[in-house]
Amino acid sequence: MFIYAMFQQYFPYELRGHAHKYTQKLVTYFYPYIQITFHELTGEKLKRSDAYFAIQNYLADHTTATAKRLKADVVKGSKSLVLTMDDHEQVMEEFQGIKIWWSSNKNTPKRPSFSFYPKTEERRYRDAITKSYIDKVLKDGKAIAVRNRERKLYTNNPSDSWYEYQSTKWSHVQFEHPANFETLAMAENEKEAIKNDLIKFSKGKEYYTKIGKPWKRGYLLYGPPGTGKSTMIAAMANLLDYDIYDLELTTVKDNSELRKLLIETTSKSIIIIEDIDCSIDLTGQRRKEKKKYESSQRKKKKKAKKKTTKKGESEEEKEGEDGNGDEEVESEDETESSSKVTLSGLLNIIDGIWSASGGERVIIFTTNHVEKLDEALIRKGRMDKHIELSYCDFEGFKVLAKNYLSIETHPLFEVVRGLLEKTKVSPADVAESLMQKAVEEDADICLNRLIRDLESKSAKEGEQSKEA
Ligand SMILES: Nc1ncnc2c1ncn2[C@@H]1O[C@H](COP(=O)(O)OP(=O)(O)OP(=O)(O)O)[C@@H](O)[C@H]1O
Ligand SMILES: [Mg+2]
Repeated sequence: MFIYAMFQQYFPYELRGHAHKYTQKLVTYFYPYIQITFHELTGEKLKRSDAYFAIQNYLADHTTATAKRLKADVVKGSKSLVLTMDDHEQVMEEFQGIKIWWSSNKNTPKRPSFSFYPKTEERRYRDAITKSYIDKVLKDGKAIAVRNRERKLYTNNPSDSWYEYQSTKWSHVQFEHPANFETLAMAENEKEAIKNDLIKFSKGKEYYTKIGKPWKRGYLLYGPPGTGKSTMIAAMANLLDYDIYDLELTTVKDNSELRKLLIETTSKSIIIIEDIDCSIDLTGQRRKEKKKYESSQRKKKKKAKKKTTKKGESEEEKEGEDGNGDEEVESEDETESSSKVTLSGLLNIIDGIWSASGGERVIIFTTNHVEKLDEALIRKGRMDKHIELSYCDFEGFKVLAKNYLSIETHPLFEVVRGLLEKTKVSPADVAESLMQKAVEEDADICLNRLIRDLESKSAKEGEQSKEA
């Protein structure tokens, strides 16, 4: 299968109108056309050609309105049906005053695929096509393919039994999360700032090349449970049209496996490590030291005990010693079998890896306890932006009320405002109270339920602070 583009080399003006009338015939019999052919499969191994794919997408997007016979294709990895022209169908496009006919065909045409006319005027035509036009088609086609592609959520969780036989440790499902920034409860100006930051990043290829930095950006999302960290990540992926790699660090064996996993990630993706404080032993070194110290203390004690008892070892003591010995071996085994990914390993890989693989990647860490994190992990340059997601305030509540109840004002809003000012409640909890539990529940019922929930929460908090 191949697609070919044909265009006029040079035509005296009077002939052009004429030519248009008899397009079909002319294309077939008239020589002053240049034809460029793009084959579907290229190379020795007959890989699918990127150019072919890009052109297919471009044509599907630009020309389906004019082509009469269309063919519906389910293109692998694309979320919608792609309509392309049927075999032998031709579509025409004009570029800088030059007419171009596109056609796809199963058989290689007998016409020569390139003719050469060195006259200046003709050169201008040819350059316009081979340089500007084809470039534009390929670029647009790629962008359209990105827009149409089905996005994926990758995980490295070894839950499938066939997992070990796979060459890659990532497995994926289609990523379809409805989250977006509009429905996210958060201060409007902060949302705008984050959105702008992301868009600037995604368009910043030249900028990153210029400053000599790998094209990546790191975000740290922190805040209490249920404040929208995971939701925001999904919204980010939807905004940028990126894939998501959900990296479960606790199942990664060691640093080299981590490196391999990260090298395998594709461009245009968000790599997330949720609850970073729980998934990596941030104090690994110190804990080991402590263990060594404790075990040496135990040994010392034992020796001292031996000295105080009789010289000849009794059966009991022997057993006890063996038992202790076993215990130590066991605890050492335990530390060895758990993940050996170290903080410094993670940092090195994050810093180094991208320069090798290029392409745009966003890394996101989330945590409920920002204060626990090692300074090295979150310093500027590694995590470029720290975003705090916090308890629900009135502004956030209004977004949720609009999402869940489709209302922008209500007499009860003022009561809610008062309660939110004195209670710490997560957007997840507010959302839960606001959600319609039955069809007959209207805004009044939902808001009253929220007020009740907030009041009881505030009363509980009051009691707790009294006790303390
Ligand atoms: N800021 C928010 N805006 C809109 N909905 C929210 C927000 N925060 C939470 N929610 C709702 O609450 C649910 C849980 O939120 P989410 O999973 O994003 O919280 P989280 O911050 O990731 O919590 P955790 O720290 O426990 O992982 C979401 O499905 C969403 O419906
Ligand atoms: Mg979460």
